[in-house]
Amino acid sequence: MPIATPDEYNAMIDAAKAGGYAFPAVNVTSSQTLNAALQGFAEAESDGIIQVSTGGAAFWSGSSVKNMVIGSLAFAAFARETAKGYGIKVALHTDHCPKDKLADFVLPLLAASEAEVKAGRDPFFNSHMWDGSAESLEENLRIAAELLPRTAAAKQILEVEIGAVGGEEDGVENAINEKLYTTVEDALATIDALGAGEKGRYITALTFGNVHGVYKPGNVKLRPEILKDIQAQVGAKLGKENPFDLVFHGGSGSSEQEIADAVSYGVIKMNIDTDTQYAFTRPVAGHMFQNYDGVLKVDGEVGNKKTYDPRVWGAAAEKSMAARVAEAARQLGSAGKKL
Ligand SMILES: O=C(CO)COP(=O)(O)O
Ligand SMILES: O=C[C@H](O)COP(=O)(O)O
Ligand SMILES: [Zn+2]
Ligand SMILES: [Zn+2]
Repeated sequence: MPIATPDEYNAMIDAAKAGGYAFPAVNVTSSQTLNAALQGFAEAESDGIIQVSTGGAAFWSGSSVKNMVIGSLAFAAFARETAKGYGIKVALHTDHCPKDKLADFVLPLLAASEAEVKAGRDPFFNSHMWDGSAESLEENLRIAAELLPRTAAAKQILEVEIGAVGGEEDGVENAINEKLYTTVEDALATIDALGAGEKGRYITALTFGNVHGVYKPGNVKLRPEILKDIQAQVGAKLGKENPFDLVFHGGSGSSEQEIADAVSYGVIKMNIDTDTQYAFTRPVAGHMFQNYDGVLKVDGEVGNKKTYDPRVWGAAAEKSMAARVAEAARQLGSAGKKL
């Protein structure tokens, strides 16, 4: 099956951790961006992770519907079928879910997967993210500790965010503030609250200056070395090397060195969205400008159907986004890594 089973997802993450590589986790918002991501993983001969944000899930349900549960389940169903054509395996994930969206996103999806597992089937999603970064650490960990036994029982993995990712998604005032850098104390509190795997598997976005989106050089100061320090100090306390399986948010615009450093400190999943959105759209813009008189009906002219057929510019968009995904797989070291 092209969608990772729970055991296969665990095996993917374990292999990445042991092998010193990470998987791109690509945000998708449509059948075309989903196929583009799958094409990119196939080109790189890489397994991968495909995810929907709250906004992306709503968009999947139709821009006039905006229902995150309908959109998420539609995405998962479509992915289960279309992934059969690519020869790689992907895990399905839901991205940042803040407290005010739990009731309309992660909780109903979790309940739907609990019913699937009770019926002897795999969960709809391999993992869900709870994003408590806007809450106090205590509240963040309290809710995470409530969710963890449920995701574990549903054969899923929980992603948590300890610290905060900057950028428009978290509404940070500026790209650099102290919340963007997780402390050892916060990491230790996470282990106290969630255990080290014995209460259920979780992956952790410890933040090291991460910012969603792409900014001019100098605005974002990634400090992946704090991951090394946290892994060392918490690992020493637990007697376990690199105790956290880490998630790198805000992957777009990151340098190869920053990515390599973060992966060497235990990152197994890097989220990428802004760069892939641009990669998808850039050829569409070119197509429209180059075929101005074909895509527009001007002065009674009927235009040229072969230029405004969505499959024409859509194929170019998919190809371009696929190339960006394949590049991410190569940068992260997952290229050539398939179960
Ligand atoms: O972190 C992300 C999704 O959760 C993606 O961030 P970018 O848009 O910066 O790649
Ligand atoms: O986490 C942020 C991702 O980039 C998704 O954001 P989005 O709401 O634009 O899809
Ligand atoms: Zn966040
Ligand atoms: Zn993110």
